[in-house]
Amino acid sequence: MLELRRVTKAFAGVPAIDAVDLTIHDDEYLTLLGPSGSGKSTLLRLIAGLEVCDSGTISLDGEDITYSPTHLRNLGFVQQSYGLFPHMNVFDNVAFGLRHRTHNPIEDSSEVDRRVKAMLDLVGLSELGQRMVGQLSGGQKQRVSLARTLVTEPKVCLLDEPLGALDANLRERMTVELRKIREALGVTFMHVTGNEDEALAMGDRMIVLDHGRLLQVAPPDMVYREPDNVAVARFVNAYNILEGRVSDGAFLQDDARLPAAGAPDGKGYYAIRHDAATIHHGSEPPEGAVALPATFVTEEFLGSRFFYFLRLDDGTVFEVERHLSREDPIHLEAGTRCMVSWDPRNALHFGADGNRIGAPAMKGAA
Ligand SMILES: Nc1ncnc2c1ncn2[C@@H]1O[C@H](COP(=O)(O)OP(=O)(O)OP(=O)(O)O)[C@@H](O)[C@H]1O
Repeated sequence: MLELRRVTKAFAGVPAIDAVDLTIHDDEYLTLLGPSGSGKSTLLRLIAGLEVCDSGTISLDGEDITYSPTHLRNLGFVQQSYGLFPHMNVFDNVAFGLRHRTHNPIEDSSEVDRRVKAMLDLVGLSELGQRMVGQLSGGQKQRVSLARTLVTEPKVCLLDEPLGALDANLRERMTVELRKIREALGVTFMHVTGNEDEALAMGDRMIVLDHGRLLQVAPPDMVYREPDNVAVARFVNAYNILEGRVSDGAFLQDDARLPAAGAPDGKGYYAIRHDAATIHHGSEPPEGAVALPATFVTEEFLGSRFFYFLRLDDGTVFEVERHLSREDPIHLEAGTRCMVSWDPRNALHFGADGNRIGAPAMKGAA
């Protein structure tokens, strides 16, 4: 178990990581999502020992490693740039990690041979052991980099944007493979990404970071359905977020009063998921639904889904996502007036501080 307590790191007086509490369990896949500059790489580098905390502690299985040198931490670090030796072939790149690891380096060449081959097999590179790394594709280099780290049997493997350099197809394949590799080895993965789909798809738990602070640590479906903070709702990129005021249990949107029982008076945010809203053109919104007038802008077709983009009368862009399996697509001319509606029970309310009304207090150490 890896534990961070009040870990803080500032650069030139500006906090990059701010009093972070986090417990990472054995044998789990954690994804770390945050916008550029939120402190994702800094957090990994602090855990890896490539940066030193200003304050706070980091421990691994009860041992304080806050100030331990990187090579004594028994952690693996897979960087986006791969960090491979270009003058070595694939086999030797992976063997290097094994021969030179700090804990129990392996010198017996038949044992090195056996372990490297098993690892190349696991990452799907058994045919390419003799290939020089300069002759590999991006995805293959990424696998070598992963194999070279995993062969050292780290307790926790830190991955900094491991799929960042791959094209969309390969990214999708590697998403599945990374999970399989992790499960086969039972090692903990902490995977940093700026891509919300990747974070949602891969992690057993997901950490959302912003301005060096943890906004939410929860299973991906919880983060998606019940974001604790309006910033989290923005990062998962699945919500229409209206910004305005609450008065007497209603969120004021232009001339409309949207039910917001329980939300305190004052500034607030109202969020409804793209897939929880419906467009009406020539039909009436169902009884009990919240409905607002809108102007159709454009549509985007994504295989099994349609995204419709509209504009509310105050200028807010409003997105509606529909699945072809559930209904036929609608085709409207740009500029067509219509209504958007949703069940008010599906709406989320956030206070002036951005926190969701009714959300539990942040439990980073959970
Ligand atoms: N060595 C450094 N010296 C000064 N400032 C730094 C240093 N490393 C990071 N920072 C600053 O700390 C903040 C967090 O940076 P970090 O690289 O951790 O963010 P990130 O979330 O990984 O971003 P990205 O997704 O763009 O890689 C940023 O404001 C960055 O400019």
